[in-house]
Amino acid sequence: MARKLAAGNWKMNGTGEHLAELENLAQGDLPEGVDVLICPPATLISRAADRAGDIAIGGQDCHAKTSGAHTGDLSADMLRDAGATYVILGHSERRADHGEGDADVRAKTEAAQAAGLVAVVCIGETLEEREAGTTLEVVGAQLAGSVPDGVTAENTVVAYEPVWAIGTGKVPTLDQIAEVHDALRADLVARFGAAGKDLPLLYGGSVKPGNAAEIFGVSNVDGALVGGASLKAADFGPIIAALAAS
Ligand SMILES: O=C[C@H](O)COP(=O)(O)O
Repeated sequence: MARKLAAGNWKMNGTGEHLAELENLAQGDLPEGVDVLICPPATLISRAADRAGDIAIGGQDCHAKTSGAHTGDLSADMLRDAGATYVILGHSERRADHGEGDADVRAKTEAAQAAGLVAVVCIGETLEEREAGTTLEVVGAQLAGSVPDGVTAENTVVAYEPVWAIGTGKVPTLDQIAEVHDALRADLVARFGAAGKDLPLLYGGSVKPGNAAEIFGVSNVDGALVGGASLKAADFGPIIAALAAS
């Protein structure tokens, strides 16, 4: 059975003072049986890691190379050195803003795993693809192209995030989430066997305290990748609690 993971992606939000929210979360009663991850902006990783207690800290992207002339980029080793143990890769905002494709995400995932980071590989369809009825085809191709061979349940997490649900308040129906997660799980098991069965599968896109419990009740949903609602401990705490109770 996959471990439960509540992951927060702060995206391009937060300066030093925002670490008070992380401290509030870390100093509260974190439930047993759930791993908690916060991915702040890279500028905060080191300071966040010092204050995170039992909460893991992650980056939001890394370069596929270990070093070199890549101005503005960070290697997986650098994230690890700063205190990260996870990194989000292939988020739809990276795919859209920086033209990242599945081959780029796969190379970054290999680099992250080589550096000892857990890769959170993101996939998801656009609204046009959903309306065209190609969701399963699209996410299946992204999964096949973005996740490298030989992954383990310990070094990889997959996050299904419908692009149209991110930051919009729109959420797929529970049946739609189940359909995609069941298909992804079947693909992962077919390709990776036991590792594919135990690898955490997260849902992401407008997860809030008010809808978390019903989403966590869906088959093959092992947690969430949360954007806006991870910025405040008062919102993320109840989501973590809902996951623990699921
Ligand atoms: O990485 C997180 C996702 O993009 C979800 O963001 P959201 O919870 O603000 O919709």
